[in-house]
Amino acid sequence: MKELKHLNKYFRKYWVKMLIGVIITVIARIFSLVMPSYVNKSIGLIEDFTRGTILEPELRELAMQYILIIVGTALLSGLFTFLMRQTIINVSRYIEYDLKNEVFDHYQFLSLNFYKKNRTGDLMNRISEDINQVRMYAGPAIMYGMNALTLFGCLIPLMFIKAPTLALYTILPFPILSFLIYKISKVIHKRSTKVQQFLSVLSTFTQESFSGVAVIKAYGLEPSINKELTDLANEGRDKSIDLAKVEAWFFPLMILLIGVSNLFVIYIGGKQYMDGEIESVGIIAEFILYVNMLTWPVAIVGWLTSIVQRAEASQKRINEFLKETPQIKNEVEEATPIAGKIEFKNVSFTYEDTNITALKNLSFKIEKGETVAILGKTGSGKSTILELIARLYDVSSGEILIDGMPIKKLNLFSLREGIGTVPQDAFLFSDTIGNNIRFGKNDATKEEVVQVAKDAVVHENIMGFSKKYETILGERGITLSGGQKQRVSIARALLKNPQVYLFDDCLSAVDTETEEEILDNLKQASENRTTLIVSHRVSSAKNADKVLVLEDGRLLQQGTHEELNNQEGYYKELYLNQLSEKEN
Ligand SMILES: Nc1ncnc2c1ncn2[C@@H]1O[C@H](COP(=O)(O)OP(=O)(O)OP(=O)(O)O)[C@@H](O)[C@H]1O
Repeated sequence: MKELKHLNKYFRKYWVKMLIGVIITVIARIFSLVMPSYVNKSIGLIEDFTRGTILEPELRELAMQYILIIVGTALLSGLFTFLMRQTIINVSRYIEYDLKNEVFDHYQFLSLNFYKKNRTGDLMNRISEDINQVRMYAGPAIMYGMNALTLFGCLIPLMFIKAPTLALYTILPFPILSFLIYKISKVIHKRSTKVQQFLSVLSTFTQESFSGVAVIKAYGLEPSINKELTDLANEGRDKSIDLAKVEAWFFPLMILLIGVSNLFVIYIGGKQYMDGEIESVGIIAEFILYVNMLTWPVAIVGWLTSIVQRAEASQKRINEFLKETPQIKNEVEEATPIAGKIEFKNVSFTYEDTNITALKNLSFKIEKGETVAILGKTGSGKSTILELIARLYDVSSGEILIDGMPIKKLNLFSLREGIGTVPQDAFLFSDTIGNNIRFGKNDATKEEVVQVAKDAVVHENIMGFSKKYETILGERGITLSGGQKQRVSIARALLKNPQVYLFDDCLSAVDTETEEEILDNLKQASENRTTLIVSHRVSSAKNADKVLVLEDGRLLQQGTHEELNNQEGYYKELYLNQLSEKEN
């Protein structure tokens, strides 16, 4: 129960509703206790009538009274049972909602490393399936637990007062029932965990096959993927059948034990009646009703234990993630808007998970408003520079200064607000094109959206779609071509109008003419804005104020296009190569 203590704050939050729920549960059960004794009394009435101790009018009047009491209390018990569900189950839904929000909010603040360490399927599972298990504890378990406690507390003493021997024989099979159900629940729990884990594997596999459907088709992998899925599905079927086999024991066992209890009641009760130890056969009917009332709560004791165990295990998994602290922390409360001057001082950076040192002792300065192109072979560390400026990671050694201030002394949100990033792999949400562009500025007007789309040279394409800016993009924007996606992503950054633009090889999928048009527009749109353009093409660097050439995480060359073109080296070679490619 240690892990479930996390929920106490929610129980405190909803304590009034919870208390009302508990009171209602007790009332509902007390009303349900009335009926069996009036069934007994009614049978007694008929016995009295057949013995001639009461007359027909009296019989009719009393029978009518008893019927009204039975119907009335049954209705009241039903009404309170309804209210009980309305209160306790509702509280569990509120707790589920709060917990999901808490976990989601926490996920949002965790650093990129966390997302790399944990698979999306696992993140999804903890926020959905695990929270659902916890909800079973916060709602149904408490409700049925209270129900059972109230019944045991009221009914068992009542049975012993009415007919002690009969009561003893009636409840004798119950501990056995409870124990067996507990044992079965444990096996069910074990097997259903296996089924759950397996479902995770299966859904990750299917999700990846759908996302990668283009690659699968291109490589003609459909038959082998089908075979893999069939094998997985067969394994899943076997696991589910294993589970169904134990689950199948649950109800027959219950019915068997109810049957045994009923037999005891009839046999012992009948014997006692014949021996004159009990006055009326009505008591036998009353006890049979008690047996039926007690069966479910008794069975539930075993079931509840397994629900609590499952909830504890699930809450443990949730707590593991809640205990994760973001590696990148905001250490400054007040807002610190940035102007755009950037300096790297002997910066080295190693990715924790791969241990790759992407930047080695790197130093350079970029003045506010400058446009800087970063070139270099693939894997030389270009994107890493941009990630460090946006503080997606913190440097391993050295220092990054923004406007002369160490980056950690800036408010993280102000820093990111001042930056417009266009990543290498543009991500678009399943929403309209307009809303995708508006992502960084929700309140932007239609005109502003159109203007940035024009600057990013994607307006014409958008107008070509039948629903124009209202065109919905599929998952990951698959209805757009690579170049269109990149340009929508550029428009999104332009709309934000930040102090610093970080363009990460985001023109790689457009032809050189469009690239030039976009670069011209960017020049105007990003006037007085610091702009870093990572690229493999010299064309992106030609008009930059400065070019940085990287090799294996180190600065190889630095200067303007003209300066670097007059030196022998990587840049000049690249320029000549690309020039001859263009001429060809
Ligand atoms: N998120 C990451 N986790 C671990 N290692 C990484 C990560 N991103 C990059 N690396 C490694 O760091 C090195 C530098 O990568 P980076 O993406 O900065 O290079 P790049 O110059 O931008 O390459 P490209 O031109 O191919 O985009 C590479 O060796 C890469 O494998």
